[in-house]
Amino acid sequence: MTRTARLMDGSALARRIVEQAAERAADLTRRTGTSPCLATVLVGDDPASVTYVRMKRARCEKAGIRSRHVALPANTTTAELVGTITALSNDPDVHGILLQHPAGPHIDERAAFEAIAPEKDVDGVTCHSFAAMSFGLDGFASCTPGGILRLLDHYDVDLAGKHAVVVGRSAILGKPVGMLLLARNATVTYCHSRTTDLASITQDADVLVAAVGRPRFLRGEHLKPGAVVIDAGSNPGNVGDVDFDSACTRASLITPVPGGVGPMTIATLLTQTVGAASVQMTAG
Ligand SMILES: Nc1nc2c(c(=O)[nH]1)N[C@@H](CN(C=O)c1ccc(C(=O)N[C@@H](CCC(=O)O)C(=O)O)cc1)CN2
Repeated sequence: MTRTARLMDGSALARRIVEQAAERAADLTRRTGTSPCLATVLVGDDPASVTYVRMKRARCEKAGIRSRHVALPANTTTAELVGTITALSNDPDVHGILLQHPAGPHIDERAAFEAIAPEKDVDGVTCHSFAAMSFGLDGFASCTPGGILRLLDHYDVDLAGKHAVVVGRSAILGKPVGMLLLARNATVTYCHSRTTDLASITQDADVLVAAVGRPRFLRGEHLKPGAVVIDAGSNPGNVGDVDFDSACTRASLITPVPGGVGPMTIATLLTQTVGAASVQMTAG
């Protein structure tokens, strides 16, 4: 089988976006004497989550953004977590808050996310941010969906009138990416674990977003020839939700894993942190 797909290089685009965030952070620091600060909150020691938080903090440091890390034990209660996040929401030295997902099966994650003040929700996980994004109002996009749209724009993918199929319906990825695609006048179909005859739907997708959290779940035979394929999966071993080799024989454009959507998630987080800091530090 011949490979026809062109790669969407998220790493390269993310590097440029992070450079721009770094320039804005430096300018803000010069003007105010204080650098932007992101608080990262991690519950437990899930290895993937530890890695992602470490990556986020390392990129912040490179970009001149301070990070304040709060590591909580795995047996932290929802009330304790809400208390920690509320304190960060009320701390004027913190401009953005990130609660790493998943916070643990015993945690009411929605309650924890909602403790993030809307102006500090740089990860775009609160109901406020979701509603603002869905209505096209000012607010922070959920980071992975925001990064995906930026990648599609960079590669000049025209979404108007296209059939976009989102496989997955999670609160921080599937649902919000569908709303962003809809805002660009795509016709959006959500598929999930109860969808019957998945292939008949994905085979009609001009743009396919894979956000199922199952390694190599979508294969070449699921695709319409010429489809744009966004693999938002990040399964153990750096494996996406799309079977890359078979998908490449049908797709026109495709994001690799690693090097596609993941770096764009972090770049969006940094951009939004600097944006939040700018508003908070220069207000009044
Ligand atoms: N509060 C949040 N939690 C989670 C989010 C999120 O956006 N907010 N997303 C995912 C995981 N995630 C960020 O947290 C994430 C996953 C993967 C990458 C990434 O850059 N991956 C690299 C490869 C990793 C490596 O080099 O080891 C890549 O794809 O190139 C970034 C962020 C779940 N939780």
